[in-house]
Amino acid sequence: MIKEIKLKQFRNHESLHLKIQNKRIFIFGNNGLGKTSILEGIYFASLTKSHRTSEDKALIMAGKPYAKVDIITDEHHYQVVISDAGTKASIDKVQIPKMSEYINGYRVVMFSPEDLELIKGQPSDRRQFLDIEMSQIHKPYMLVLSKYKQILKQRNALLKNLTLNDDMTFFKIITDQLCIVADEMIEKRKSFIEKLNQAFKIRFKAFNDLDEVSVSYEPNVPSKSLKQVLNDKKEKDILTQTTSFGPHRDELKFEFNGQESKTYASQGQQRLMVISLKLALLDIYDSDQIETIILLDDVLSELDQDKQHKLLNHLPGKYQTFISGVETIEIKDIQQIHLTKEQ
Ligand SMILES: Nc1ncnc2c1ncn2[C@@H]1O[C@H](COP(=O)(O)OP(=O)(O)OP(=O)(O)O)[C@@H](O)[C@H]1O
Repeated sequence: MIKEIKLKQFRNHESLHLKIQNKRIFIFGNNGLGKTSILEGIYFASLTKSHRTSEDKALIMAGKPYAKVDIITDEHHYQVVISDAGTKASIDKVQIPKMSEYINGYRVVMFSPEDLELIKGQPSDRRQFLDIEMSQIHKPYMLVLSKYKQILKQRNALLKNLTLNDDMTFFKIITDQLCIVADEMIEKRKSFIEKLNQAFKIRFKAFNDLDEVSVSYEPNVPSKSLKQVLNDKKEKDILTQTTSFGPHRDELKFEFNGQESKTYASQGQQRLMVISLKLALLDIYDSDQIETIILLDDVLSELDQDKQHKLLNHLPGKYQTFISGVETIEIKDIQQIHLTKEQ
């Protein structure tokens, strides 16, 4: 359980120290006071990534040389420092040189309004979701993914200088390596999405038992057939100087009552789908022992009162949960933190 949060020169927080006493925490206050930034700090100290920017330096308070986040749980002290020298992370004051060995000391599951892009946005948004969540659950996936990206980059770099008359030996070796890793990735994605879909349907039913939702995997190329496809499309790849097929073009399909949810589900229904999806991740994470923290940013304001209550009542009680909102709420057993200008 998180016991203390310290933010220094992080976004608009010059110096903030919060002591946490409860498993449920509601942070409220007016717009722009830094509620999201607090959740972002918790997220960043888990993954060394922000959920809303890929520019770490955007997190440093304007005009300051560095930003620092300390998260103290009952077991460890996690610290990340962002500066011109990059991002450095430590656990219990011992610096961890490799980020892959730092991340996931505790795990975060976050809902933020930006997550609606999962339904409304581009295939790349959905692939990013898949990659982040799968890497959190399953370290071998993270390794396969980074290997795939590395070989893909190499293949694309080769394609930039290749003509149809060149010797293809090295290109073929790289393509074969890419296909081996791609097959592994496709299999892992397939089994993850099957599990996620089952949990997603159950979670959504808790909020809305009239409608049916589903998420399914649409691989760009089926498992074991990439080698054939890339061979058939070799000339196209050489002409366009890029790898046109493979898991980097996979898609995730969200359906609402059998229809495409992007165009068919209402705003509120889309929101509940994304929240259900996030909670479904918890059911998958549940099989291991890593402490999980739920972060729900500005989740209540978009839901009608009945759905707000259903959401709060169906949050799994065993995970520490941070919720942000504008107005105070009336529920029992929750630590309320009122952000004001003075903080
Ligand atoms: N690097 C930075 N330096 C200083 N201030 C920043 C920086 N990045 C963001 N801010 C400011 O921090 C403030 C807090 O933003 P944040 O999104 O955390 O607020 P919020 O309380 O969640 O707001 P809302 O209720 O509108 O969602 C904003 O006014 C923003 O302009």
